[in-house]
Amino acid sequence: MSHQVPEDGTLLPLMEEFYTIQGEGFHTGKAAYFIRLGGCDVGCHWCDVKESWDATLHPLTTADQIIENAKKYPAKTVVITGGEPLIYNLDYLTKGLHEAGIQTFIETSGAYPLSGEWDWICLSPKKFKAPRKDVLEAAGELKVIVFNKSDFEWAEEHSKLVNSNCKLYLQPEWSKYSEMTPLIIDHVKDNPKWNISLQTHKYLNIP
Ligand SMILES: C[S@@+](CC[C@H](N)C(=O)[O-])C[C@H]1O[C@@H](n2cnc3c(N)ncnc32)[C@H](O)[C@@H]1O
Ligand SMILES: Nc1nc2[nH]cc(C(=O)O)c2c(=O)[nH]1
Ligand code: SF4
Ligand SMILES: [Mg+2]
Repeated sequence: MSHQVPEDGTLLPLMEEFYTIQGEGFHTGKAAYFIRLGGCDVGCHWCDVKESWDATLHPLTTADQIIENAKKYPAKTVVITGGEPLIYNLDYLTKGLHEAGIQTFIETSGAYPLSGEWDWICLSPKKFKAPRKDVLEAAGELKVIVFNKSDFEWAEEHSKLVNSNCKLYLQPEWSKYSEMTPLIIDHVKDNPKWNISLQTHKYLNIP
């Protein structure tokens, strides 16, 4: 049923890798090499990469190979995403990327223990599987997806759990964009500690 993924992080289920522009959050607009690892059990019903959930569909790939691939691109930044990348031990991969002079950014729900050496942590917590304290405290950015009105109160509660320097973002759930975006705009105007984040890559038609 499942891959035997070694706990030392030397082999990881790789769904896809692509060189693109970070579309969301604090680093929006910056070129980066995306590494998407398979496997997630958080179960967001609106997830835009459900194909990532079953780790066994994605080939086990050596972290060394992933690092070699990342080195080929001009931007010395990778974004490790998924699936839920923190299911895996990311110490070996991120150490190797750092040794190659590459900055390491992660997109995570925070539902698994923090591993890896990070230059930036984007935490997007979910109602379906609570974020852990270690990730809440280490996050550089809190990015809450707004699917309905109740998510504003939930976002406010989570803003109290992150460190005081953490950047705060509200991002409309893609299928609810036209309903939620006007509410996000009002919320940000009334509560300027928040910023709006849009999935700009979807408008640009890039990966
Ligand atoms: C696909 S997730 C993978 C990383 C990790 N599992 C997580 O959820 O943070 C990457 C980012 O896309 C966001 N996202 C996923 N589906 C979305 C949707 N339908 N609308 C807006 N954002 C979405 C997630 O909240 C997360 O910030
Ligand atoms: N361009 C682009 N930016 C992104 N930022 C976070 C993404 C993700 O799926 O984790 C993503 C993605 O899939 N594409
Ligand atoms: S945690 Fe991330 S990958 Fe997993 S279902 Fe939610 S949005 Fe999708
Ligand atoms: Mg995406």
